[in-house]
Amino acid sequence: MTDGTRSDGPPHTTGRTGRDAVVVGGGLAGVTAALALADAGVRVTLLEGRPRLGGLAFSFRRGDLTVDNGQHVYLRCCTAYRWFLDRIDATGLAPLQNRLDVPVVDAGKPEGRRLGRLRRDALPVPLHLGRSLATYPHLSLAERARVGRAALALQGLDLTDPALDEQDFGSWLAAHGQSARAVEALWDLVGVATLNAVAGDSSLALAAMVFKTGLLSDPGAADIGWARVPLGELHDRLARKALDSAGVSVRLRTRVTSISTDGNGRWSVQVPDGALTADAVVLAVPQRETYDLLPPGALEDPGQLLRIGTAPILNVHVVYDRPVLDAPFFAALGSPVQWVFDRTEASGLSRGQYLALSQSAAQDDIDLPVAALRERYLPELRRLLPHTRYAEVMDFFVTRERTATFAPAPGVGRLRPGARTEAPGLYLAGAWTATGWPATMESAVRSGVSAAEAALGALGRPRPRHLFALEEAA
Ligand SMILES: Cc1cc2nc3c(=O)[nH]c(=O)nc-3n(C[C@H](O)[C@H](O)[C@H](O)COP(=O)(O)OP(=O)(O)OC[C@H]3O[C@@H](n4cnc5c(N)ncnc54)[C@H](O)[C@@H]3O)c2cc1C
Repeated sequence: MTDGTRSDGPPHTTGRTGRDAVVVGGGLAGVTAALALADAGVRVTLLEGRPRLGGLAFSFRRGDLTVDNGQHVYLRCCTAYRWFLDRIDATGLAPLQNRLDVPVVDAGKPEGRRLGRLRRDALPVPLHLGRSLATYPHLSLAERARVGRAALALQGLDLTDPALDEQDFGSWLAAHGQSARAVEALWDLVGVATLNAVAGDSSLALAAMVFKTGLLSDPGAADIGWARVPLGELHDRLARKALDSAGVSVRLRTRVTSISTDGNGRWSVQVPDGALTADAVVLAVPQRETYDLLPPGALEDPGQLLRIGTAPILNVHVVYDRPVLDAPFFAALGSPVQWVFDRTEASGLSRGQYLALSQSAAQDDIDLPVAALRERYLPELRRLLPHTRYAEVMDFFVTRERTATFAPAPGVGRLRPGARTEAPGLYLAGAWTATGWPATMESAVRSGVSAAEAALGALGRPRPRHLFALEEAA
């Protein structure tokens, strides 16, 4: 074995510190941890099983199109992910709206009266949403007043109270006077997309965190950002470039099969063609893979990881021969369609329009054959977008992510481990770890920062000055 590198290859020559780390998993959590460690002068090797970085947020080619596996958005309050974009020099490629503005189309209403908007004004919280709520046409006057009262009650919840995680958000909303319509037209409209579960299946702690942070913290907190280029451009190409400049050795197509410690503070990471040794290991892989790789004694009850459920997201991709939507995105009501995004420019399509339907909490759809999904969704698009009635469908395909996120069910909070383990030198990262956030890019980046900070403390390295500051941002 060599010092901190492959046992079958030349050792690293940087020798900046004599301290080395291996990060397992090249999703956003692993890339973040690797960058943070390298920025602190640690010699880092990042191992990723797939031929690309980016984990669950990636792109692939389909003929002339570059397709994202799933539409990803973030909010202005996602300060860690925004730091990450900045760190990989990608901020300009995934800009935020100037001001929250979500067109909401209700397919159940007659044409001409279907469009509502959720937007904010330049007023302090909670007045910034007052006008939008007061004029939101998809709720009755009484429902709008009750939404306002529930929002104030949410504002009063103490997110540090562990009891919140034992309750479900749906029951809390019902107890606070929210009608089924208010849940559908407002709470689930936002909640399903951010939590990947309907209110009745969501932990009150996670839901309260999302709504308090996104809608009730800062007037601009819920302004929406999304990549105007394929996700792979950010999370693979630019991430790779940043890692290279930071001196991280990245090895793709390298699946870790086991990790072990010699008991004297050195770790050995087994890959198909040899082993690497290191002072610190960050496991930034999903919970089931973490369970498989954890050495004995690393967590008090590793079985808890297997009790964290997962939830699917389906994306339905439709290419029309002509423009059918005159907006970057909209959300739908009264239809199985949830959120629709215009992907034309980002995908490189030269003629017509490419729409991606992002369907969260897609348990009912995720295993349906493509033909059945086509039967289900094309007529719905004809109901929602009149111009599609005259357009020809040039391409129709779907991307299925069966384990897109952890299920944000009540009780999940106590199953999520923090960055530190019982094994000195071994750290955990991943959107599913205990960040307080639902499974998002923000959670992934925060977890990577936490794991790197814990490792740097143990390695006796100062945290890099420009690293995202978790506490200050909370
Ligand atoms: C369709 C879809 C839509 C989404 N929409 C949004 C959204 O709009 N906004 C948002 O914020 N989030 C969204 N998410 C969630 C977001 O993508 C994830 O939370 C985040 O990318 C998770 O990053 P991660 O690094 O924690 O894990 P992952 O991305 O799962 O990365 C783990 C990596 O570890 C690698 N790995 C696993 N085992 C091994 C091994 N043994 N050896 C080496 N490598 C290994 C995997 O190949 C993978 O690359 C969405 C997810 C999906 C799937």
